[in-house]
Amino acid sequence: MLALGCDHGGFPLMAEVIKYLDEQNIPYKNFGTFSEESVDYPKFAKLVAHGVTSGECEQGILICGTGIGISIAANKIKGIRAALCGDVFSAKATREHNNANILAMGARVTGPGLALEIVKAFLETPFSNDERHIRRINQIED
Ligand SMILES: O=C(CO)[C@H](O)[C@H](O)COP(=O)(O)O
Repeated sequence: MLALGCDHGGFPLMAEVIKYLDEQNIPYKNFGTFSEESVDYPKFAKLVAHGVTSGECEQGILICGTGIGISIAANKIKGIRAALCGDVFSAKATREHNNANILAMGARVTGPGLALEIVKAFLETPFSNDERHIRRINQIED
């Protein structure tokens, strides 16, 4: 199960992501927001982060205008490794190296075509389980 969250700036791109997830039959829980009415992104970062750290959801996707604020907020929650990605290489690398559990994107930065490629890469790439990467992730946790 995927946890989804966005603010008003991220809402249009989240609609595209949801369309893609539906087409692919990928299950998700949508924590909102549900319109382009102005909201504060930390609330949605927190909801999605807790969705992941509680174990209810394995991974999350967060979208705001830039992807920056919402990823900063999510990374305040212990156990969250939110990666702001604007390219496919980073999406794959952050799964392989950082075992990122939340993908963040900026709807005012990344177009929908590229964003869906990023989502696909993030969801399909497993963690490498390499000892050096585990060691570094443990250092982050500490
Ligand atoms: O990108 C963001 C945070 O990093 C927000 O989506 C952005 O700041 C919202 O801006 P506004 O209230 O002017 O629509």
